[in-house]
Amino acid sequence: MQIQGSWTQLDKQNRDKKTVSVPVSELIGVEEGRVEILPQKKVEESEQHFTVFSVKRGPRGAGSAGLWAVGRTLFSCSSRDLRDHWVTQLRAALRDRSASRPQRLLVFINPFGGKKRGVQIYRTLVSPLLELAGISAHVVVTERANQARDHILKKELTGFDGVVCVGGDGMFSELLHGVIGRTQQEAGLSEHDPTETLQPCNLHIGIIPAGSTNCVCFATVGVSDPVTSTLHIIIGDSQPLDVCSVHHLNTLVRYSVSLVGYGFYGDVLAESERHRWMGPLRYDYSGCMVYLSNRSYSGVIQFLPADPKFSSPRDNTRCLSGCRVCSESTERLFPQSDASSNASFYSTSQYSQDSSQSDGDWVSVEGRFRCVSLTCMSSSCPRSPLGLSPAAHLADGTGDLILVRDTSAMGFLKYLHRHTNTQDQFDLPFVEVHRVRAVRFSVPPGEEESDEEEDGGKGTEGGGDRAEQECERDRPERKSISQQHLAERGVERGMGDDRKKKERGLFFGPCCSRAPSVSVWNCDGEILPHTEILCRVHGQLVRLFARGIEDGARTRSCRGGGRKCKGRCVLHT
Ligand SMILES: CCCCCCCCCCCCC/C=C/[C@@H](O)[C@H](COP(=O)(O)O)NC(=O)CCCCCCCCCCCCCCC
Ligand SMILES: Nc1ncnc2c1ncn2[C@@H]1O[C@H](COP(=O)(O)OP(=O)(O)O)[C@@H](O)[C@H]1O
Ligand SMILES: [Ca+2]
Repeated sequence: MQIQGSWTQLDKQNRDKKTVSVPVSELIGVEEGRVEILPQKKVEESEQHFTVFSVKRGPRGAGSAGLWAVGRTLFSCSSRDLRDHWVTQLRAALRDRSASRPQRLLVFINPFGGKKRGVQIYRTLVSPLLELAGISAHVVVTERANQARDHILKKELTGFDGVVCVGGDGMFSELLHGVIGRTQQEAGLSEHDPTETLQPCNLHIGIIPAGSTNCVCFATVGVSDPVTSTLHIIIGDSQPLDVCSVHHLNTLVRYSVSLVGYGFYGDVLAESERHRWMGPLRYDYSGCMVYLSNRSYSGVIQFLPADPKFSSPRDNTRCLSGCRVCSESTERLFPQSDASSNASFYSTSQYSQDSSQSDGDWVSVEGRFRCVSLTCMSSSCPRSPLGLSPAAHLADGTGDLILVRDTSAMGFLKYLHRHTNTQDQFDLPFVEVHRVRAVRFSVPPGEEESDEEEDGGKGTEGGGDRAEQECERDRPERKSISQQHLAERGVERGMGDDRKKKERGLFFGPCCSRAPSVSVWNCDGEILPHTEILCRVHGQLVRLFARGIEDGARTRSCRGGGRKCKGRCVLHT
């Protein structure tokens, strides 16, 4: 039986004009009778009918580009036998694909993320589709921060084909840390050593967006939509992703996939933690407040440039599904397409945190900055549809380092505003961008805050010798200061140590007259306890149930202000 031909939909209104062609790879499920799934399951028994569910792409146009929905096609057969034959064949075709699709998932729902609708989103939009596709899910509604991460690190995972979070970037980060940590433990590798070639992770991660920024979902799928993401999970899409490890004195601090940002983005996050009750709006409010405080910070940045012959952050392209730059990087990252024999993309000896060693390739920049941002991907999100670095690649083994030097308040506003439209945010005299493999950051001598280093470790609220500090995961009982502070408030998120920031003058009010000399690092929405860090990009360390942004959804990073794109660009339609 030929099942990949053209099907005619039994929709009276469209009987004459509609032909639906569905690749088997995009089939979701087949049900006997007339069946509806969303918004509620309805079954009408019928011996001659069967219903096929498949991926349906949304219309192209602003707002719906990249959206997937559940396509429903009703078939009528002349006999029950014929109907059963079709159903059997279609189910066999689906079974043939089962090797590349998940069968069993471990799902973590953060009931407090974003607008607190995680549980409802899962129950009404996600679960019915997984059931239709025959995927079983073990669901954990979290009761505390880091529960998902700890579960993945410590509990039995045999039989699961993937882990899924329902929440925001913070929830994704928990899964990221769990999956990377577990994989390195099993491979016997040290995550602390920045020169280590880490083991790529096999367990896929799925993201159902239900958070505040949803940047990782948006940048890897193209939209922030629970149904679209569920469909990518069901059909077993696989998108490799670069990950940046952040170290302090040869100790792993955290991993990041979107933003490691100092200055503006660090200050916004610190401020926003005090306004969590505002929900997603807290970032806009805090953004305005921090913008008005008009701050800049001194810093010394050293970076290892990536090879410019492969790509550049100014090359005016976008990383789209099936990206050539990323797939050519795969060959360089994994020469024999054997991850375990990864001979390393680049020489690892160069990542030493001791800047006196092997400085040959490192480039140094010093000055005062409004913000310093490192991003392994475009970091597009609903607030910024093209992202912090529109031409960055999801899986090329590099990150983009954006240095925004001190400038006037108007100049900085112009820079920020260009994140929201199609104007080139790098085409400003005080902005530079570099494609990099590693970055070191330090504060010039004399600029450090006297208590900064101690606070990272000893502090007043516990900790230990900084040199001995271990990744938070290894010593869960020894929380970083601000986590303790937030934990006390029942919000174990971020590191908004208000008291400390007040001492630093980061917050507003009559008490805050002294301008702070250091900012904090925002690492995918978590504040880091150290100022001096070393970041290294690990190419394609994890895999998501996604496929990147499909061509046609957002075809290019249009810089034509509507002219070059002739109105085809989604941003101008
Ligand atoms: C004038 C308008 C300026 C808009 C600038 C938008 C820049 C957006 C860049 C977004 C980068 C996102 C990187 C991802 C970070 C997330 O991992 C992380 C955690 O997310 P989660 O809470 O969902 O778990 N999110 C964040 O750290 C939030 C960063 C968001 C920054 C938004 C800043 C809005 C700024 C508004 C400034 C307005 C100035 C107006 C002056 C009159
Ligand atoms: N049950 C819980 N209680 C408190 N915090 C939680 C819980 N589950 C997860 N978290 C933490 O909440 C933080 C924010 O979650 P996230 O889903 O990213 O929402 P948002 O995008 O609104 O910040 C995450 O860092 C996560 O560690
Ligand atoms: Ca990258």
